[in-house]
Amino acid sequence: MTPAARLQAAIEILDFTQAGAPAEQVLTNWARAHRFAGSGDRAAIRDLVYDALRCRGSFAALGGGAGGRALMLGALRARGEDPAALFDGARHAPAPLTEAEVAALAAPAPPAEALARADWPAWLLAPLEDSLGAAAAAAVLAQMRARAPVFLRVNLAQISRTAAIAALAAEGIEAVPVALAGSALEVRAGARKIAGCAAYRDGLVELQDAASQAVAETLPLAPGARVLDYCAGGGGKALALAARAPAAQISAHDIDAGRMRDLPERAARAGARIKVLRPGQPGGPYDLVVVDAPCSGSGTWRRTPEAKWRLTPARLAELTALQREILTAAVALVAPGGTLAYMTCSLLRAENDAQADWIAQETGWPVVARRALSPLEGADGFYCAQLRRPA
Ligand SMILES: C[S@@+](CC[C@H](N)C(=O)[O-])C[C@H]1O[C@@H](n2cnc3c(N)ncnc32)[C@H](O)[C@@H]1O
Repeated sequence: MTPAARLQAAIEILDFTQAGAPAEQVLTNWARAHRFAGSGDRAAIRDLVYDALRCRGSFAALGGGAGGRALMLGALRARGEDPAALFDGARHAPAPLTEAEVAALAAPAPPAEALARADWPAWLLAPLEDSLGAAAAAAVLAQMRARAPVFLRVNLAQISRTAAIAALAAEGIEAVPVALAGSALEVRAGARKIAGCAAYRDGLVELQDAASQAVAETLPLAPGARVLDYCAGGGGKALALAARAPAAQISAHDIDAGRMRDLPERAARAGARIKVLRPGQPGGPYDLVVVDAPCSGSGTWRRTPEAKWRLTPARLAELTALQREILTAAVALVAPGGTLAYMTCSLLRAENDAQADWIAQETGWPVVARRALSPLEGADGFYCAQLRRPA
């Protein structure tokens, strides 16, 4: 497909997403209906769509509207390209620019800071600034307009980082160590080959953000420790902990058993022993209880841009109430002298420090460690507070 034809495809897909359809579903339907498009075309179109969803506010401001056409015009303008060169009406290309579009594109562009603010939900600007401070919030807003890097976690129980880099390189995947976490690699080239590569199939590497890895590395984990991943989902934290301490007794629990469906297979691949518990039957007590709570996901919105536009104040209030409910249940599972690790992938104080302080007040347990990572550290936003139950 020509670059202009890819643009036209992205326009059509964005028009569906703007009408409320989930992007993944629309992309899949589009690919089914356009079998001639190769994997390179599909990946390029997907990037155009996701960039536009992430930068929806600024592209709309630059392109003069909220529809797929205006978003693509805004995208080209943001990249300093001349839209008229691709909107030329050639076969499969977008129709030529209208007079109104030419006028919109000639209007002065808003300043860079205003564009970055337009790409964050307006109602959440003040909470973000309250949480991070005005200067850091401005830097984070700018950073979050770009695509997120792809990170791998090296299964250090099976292979060293250096050997993993060599194994990946042999399959055409270029990865480099990341300072943030001892197990983390950043993929610089060949990311689309990961799911099919031997190192992944053999459980030597897993996809996991470097901030999650950094936090998992700081949790107290004595050999033989009893550990519960209470909100395990796909089991990312349980697997990271198992790689760190193969002798630990790690259990995974989630209210939704379906979320843990792939965990036995992932654990087998990694050579890890993880006991999958039934929902509502978390057992206990445990030396370490990890609560990776449901949250806004605001630290990961570079990867899931639709989520930022979907979040509402009412949903955020529901989430903070749920976090307290989960924390209250988790407290009862911690052994005397044990640790409760509360974590979210949020940047917002209401979901982070405010919740840790609340449960510390409720229990009288001291907060012994806190870590708040933002995309300025290079990975997703991630938060963790550790509370120690008195012996
Ligand atoms: C942020 S996700 C967990 C991600 C996972 N730890 C990982 O690393 O892949 C939050 C999880 O909490 C689960 N959850 C929601 N309410 C819960 C509850 N009351 N008790 C236990 N788990 C719950 C959700 O089903 C979801 O899988």
